[in-house]
Parts: sequence; C-alpha cells; structure tokens
Amino acid sequence: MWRRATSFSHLLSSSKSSLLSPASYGPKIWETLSTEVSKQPGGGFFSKERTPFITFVLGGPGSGKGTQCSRIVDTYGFTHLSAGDLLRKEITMNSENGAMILDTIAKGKIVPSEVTIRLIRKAIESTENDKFLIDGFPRTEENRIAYERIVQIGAEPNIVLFFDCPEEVMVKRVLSRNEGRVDDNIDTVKERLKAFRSLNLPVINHYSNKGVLYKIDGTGTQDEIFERVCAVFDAWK
Ligand SMILES: Nc1ncnc2c1ncn2[C@@H]1O[C@H](COP(=O)(O)OP(=O)(O)OP(=O)(O)O)[C@@H](O)[C@H]1O
Ligand SMILES: Nc1ccn([C@H]2C[C@H](O)[C@@H](COP(=O)(O)O)O2)c(=O)n1
Ligand SMILES: [Mg+2]
Repeated sequence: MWRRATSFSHLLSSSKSSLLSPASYGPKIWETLSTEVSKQPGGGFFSKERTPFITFVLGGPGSGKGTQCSRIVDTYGFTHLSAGDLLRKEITMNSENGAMILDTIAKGKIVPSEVTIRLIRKAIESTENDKFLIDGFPRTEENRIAYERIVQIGAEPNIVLFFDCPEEVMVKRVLSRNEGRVDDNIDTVKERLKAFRSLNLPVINHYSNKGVLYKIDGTGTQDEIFERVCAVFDAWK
C-alpha cells in the first residue's frame, strides 16, 4: 500500500522555489512512514485510520490531464476523480446545482468551491481505494484553501502533477476533441486559458514552493508523456 510520507523532501532535489523538472526525480522509496495524526474535532475527509495517497493533477485546458490519468489508473491502480466530470454529471442529472454549473462552465468560469468539494468528498467516500488522482482540482487558491479547511487531516497532497503545455498546442487539442463539451469552442477556450493563467498558476506555484510539484512536459505523443509520468510514480510505489 502506498502511504502518506511524513517527509519526502529527500525525493525532491530541486530548489523549492522553482518548478520541478522531470530530471529532478529522486531515488525509489518502497516504504514510507505513515503520518501519526489523530482524528480532529470537526471531522475532515480523512482520519488516522484512513489517510489516502492524494495526487492532484493540474494543467491548462487540453494539456492531457484526463488522458494521462486513464493510463495512471491502468498502471498504478489509482481511482481517477475528475472535478470537471463530476460537475458535468450534475448537469446531466439535472441536480439542484445543475443549471448554475452549466452556466458557469459554458462561460469558462469556476464553480463555487463548496459545490465541487462536496462532489469530490462524496466520490472519495464511496470508494475503498486508498490512492486518488484528483484531476482539475484545486483550480483556484480559493478551491485550495477551502479544501484544506474542510479536509483537515491529510489535506496536503502527496504529489501534484503539472502538465506544462504551450497554449497553441492546448487550443488545437481542445478544438479537435469532439466530445460535445459545451466549453470546447474558441470563445470559451480563451476564457478557460485566462482562468488558468490568473487563477490556477498561483496554485501551481504554491505547490512548487511546498516542494511537492512535478512539472511534466506535456508536449509530444501520449506515450512519451506517460514515460515522464511513470518516472514520478515509479519513485513512489
Ligand atoms: N499527447 C497528445 N497528443 C495529441 N493529442 C492528445 C495528447 N494527449 C491528449 N490528447 C488529446 O487532446 C484532447 C485533450 O486531452 P485531455 O482531455 O486529456 O485534456 P485535459 O487536460 O483533461 O483537458 P480539460 O481540462 O479540457 O478536461 C483529447 O482529445 C485527447 O485525446
Ligand atoms: N475545480 C474545478 C474544476 C472544474 N471546474 C469547471 C470549470 C472548468 O472549465 C470545467 C471543466 O473542467 P475540466 O474538465 O476542463 O477539468 O469545469 C470548476 O469550476 N472547478
Ligand atoms: Mg479533462
């Protein structure tokens, strides 16, 4: 079982203040220590008995998060939770927040944190797996801070992957995705890129400063990118 490490700074050889490059992956560790935290009043997602291994997967629209997550699931046995997919499911189910979510996504804006976090929490609670890929979250500093406040125990992700990709490559991929997404059109993509730059990059920098960020070159073929991803996970399993 993969466990939350009390300290994994020895895995990360680069300066904490800069984004990590694939060349900076450290040695393999086969066993790490579990955090000895006790259940706190107020109740977070997790407890001493259940502190899963959490990977946040970040990157701009079309950077390949979902594609690589599927491959990580197949190879490393993670459960993939895409915040965007969870929100889109609310739209199709015509739930209480469905109309608001549709309007927000169609404009390339960000849904209020409490709505997204509730969906993530429900999904985590409905599976017994102890390894999660949380794709497209946190999207904003507000998302991140709200998550930390609600989760309490084990709120820090073990790993944050950032798929770094030029905007022109991302736009090309999104516009040829052809999955009928309401936000895969040039006007909304421009808004999503704006949101990525102004709201998500600060989150990415936060995790870089914390020393948990793995910046992956998101260009090239899916196989080439997955090799870079494997270099990260092979150091953890
Ligand atoms: N390396 C690649 N080369 C070419 N096309 C790719 C590559 N990786 C993914 N794609 C394609 O690009 C599109 C976007 O990829 P994907 O859905 O994985 O991105 P994403 O980061 O999850 O995007 P979003 O944030 O919009 O959900 C998909 O159609 C996918 O098949
Ligand atoms: N934390 C999140 C994640 C997603 N959304 C909304 C806004 C995004 O443009 C849209 C699609 O997400 P994707 O599938 O591209 O990851 O979903 C959000 O508001 N908050
Ligand atoms: Mg996606």
